[in-house]
Amino acid sequence: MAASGCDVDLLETAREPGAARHGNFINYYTFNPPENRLRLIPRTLLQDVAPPHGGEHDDGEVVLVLDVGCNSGDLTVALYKHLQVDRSSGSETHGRLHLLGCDLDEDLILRAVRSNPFPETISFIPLDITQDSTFRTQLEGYLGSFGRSTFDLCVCLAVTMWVHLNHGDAALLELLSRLASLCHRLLLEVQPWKCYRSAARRMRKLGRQDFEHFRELKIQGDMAKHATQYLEKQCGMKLVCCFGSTTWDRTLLLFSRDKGEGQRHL
Ligand SMILES: C[S@@+](CC[C@H](N)C(=O)[O-])C[C@H]1O[C@@H](n2cnc3c(N)ncnc32)[C@H](O)[C@@H]1O
Repeated sequence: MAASGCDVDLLETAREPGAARHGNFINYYTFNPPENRLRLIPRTLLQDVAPPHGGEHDDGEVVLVLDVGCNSGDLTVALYKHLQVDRSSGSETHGRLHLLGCDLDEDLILRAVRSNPFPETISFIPLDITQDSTFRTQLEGYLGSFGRSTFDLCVCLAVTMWVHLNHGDAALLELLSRLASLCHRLLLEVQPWKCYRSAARRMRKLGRQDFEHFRELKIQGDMAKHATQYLEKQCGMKLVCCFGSTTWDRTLLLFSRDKGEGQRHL
């Protein structure tokens, strides 16, 4: 595992370093196995995000989760298994949970589709979350097939830096707004600023073109704080819980769109 905790250090070992400009590493889970994040996420998380009875979709059946930037799907599948709550608790979600993973890299999605052990309940689609029209058509189509307009939970782990470096400040904020508009709960892992510097340094070392926006980024420093402030002030979300730090020293933050539900203990 890369000692610094920066995705970009994986570039050293990737076969095609230049091809990972969006964090689309082909061997990501060799270095950052799903367990690194899963051990921090409570198995009971879905009890908290499941549709409330008496609400818009009181079918008591389906829980919809979106995983943005799912890479080859290893964490998506592991998360699916992780969230199948123990039968003895009486709130087992098997068959109720439907998970959609998306990623801009079509080859990674192909790998995810081919190795998907639960094709009836987990789907993978190629999708660039920064492309407004395709993103809307695809996700609305998926939600519509369940008669829904939002996901119960959106998971976006280790993606923000890549959108920020490749598309700039406005795109980072747009991503956060978009995620917030898509779901009731958002589980977010942002890369710290030191990883941005590593990513830019690595590109230079490899003789590749700089990230187009790195030098002009105004949003820098404490990235988790910036994301939290923006989501709370501009997107009507509340930080509900911080699940602690990963082995790469990053926090997993859970936000809720529901007003008045902040600061619950999970
Ligand atoms: C470092 S990996 C993280 C994978 C996974 N979320 C995890 O934490 O295990 C970042 C992923 O985000 C994807 N990605 C980057 N920009 C994206 C975008 N605009 N739309 C969709 N996926 C994107 C990359 O292709 C890559 O697979």
